Amino acid sequence: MAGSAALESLRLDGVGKRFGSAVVAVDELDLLIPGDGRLGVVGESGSGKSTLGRMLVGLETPTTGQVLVNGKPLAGILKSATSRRWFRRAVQYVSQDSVGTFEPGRKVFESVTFAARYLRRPSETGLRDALDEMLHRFALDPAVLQRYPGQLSGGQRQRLSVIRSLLVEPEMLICDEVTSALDVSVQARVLNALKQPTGGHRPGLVFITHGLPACAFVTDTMAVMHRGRIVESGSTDQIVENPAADYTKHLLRSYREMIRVD
Ligand SMILES: Nc1ncnc2c1ncn2[C@@H]1O[C@H](COP(=O)(O)OP(=O)(O)OP(=O)(O)O)[C@@H](O)[C@H]1O
Repeated sequence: MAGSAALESLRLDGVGKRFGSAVVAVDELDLLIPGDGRLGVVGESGSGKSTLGRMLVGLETPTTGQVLVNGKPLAGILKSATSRRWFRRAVQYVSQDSVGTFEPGRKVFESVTFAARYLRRPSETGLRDALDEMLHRFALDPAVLQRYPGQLSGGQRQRLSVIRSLLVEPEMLICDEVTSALDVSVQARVLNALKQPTGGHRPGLVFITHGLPACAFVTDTMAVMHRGRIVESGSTDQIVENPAADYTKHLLRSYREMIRVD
């Protein structure tokens, strides 16, 4: 893969993942994600969303099928240092586990800027300016940068994990439950920051969540997962307004019942 190639697509080709003989986390999925697509992956807990996200970036190896990047197997791309670096720069993944993202002994500033320094080699001033702008957009006090990860709240850690990936200026950002620890007003700021381009840069997005409203706000298309399968996919607006699958109807109904105020 040439170092300057653009990300055209990520594709799942019959991708499945079993854990042991009993658990089928993901069941032979086919899915095409254009490089500039904005896809939501929704479903209840245990439906296979995180496993899918981890396979998209090679953190989990499929038991069947393969992940293709611009039509080439991801497994091959990750074998060479040059193409692996290209891929890490093109596609950034923000894990559900924001604790594991930061090294306990390093100050936040170092951890948050490390990937961008390594993958993009920005100027010090450019990096600092981009970081300041993002801290503002994500409603974070710059003082958090001088702390150690153990001194952060869960919500601060979640936002800093997203900022860390955005500083790389990836072509695609894959976010796994990145707003679960945020109160509603901060959540709105983060969702706005994901929706609006920063400095003219708007990466493609895979937004994994059980929060349907958040998903509807930031994505154009949606895949609904149930027991490792995609039961419905298509335009986000269409699915939210007129769901076809029984499971999607059930998800939407449960959500509406949960937020109903009598
Ligand atoms: N490392 C693992 N070993 C064994 N089983 C696993 C492992 N990782 C995930 N699973 C199982 O695979 C299934 C799918 O898990 P996954 O984390 O992908 O679901 P999810 O939709 O992301 O759930 P949540 O919304 O709770 O994060 C679950 O039954 C889970 O228990």
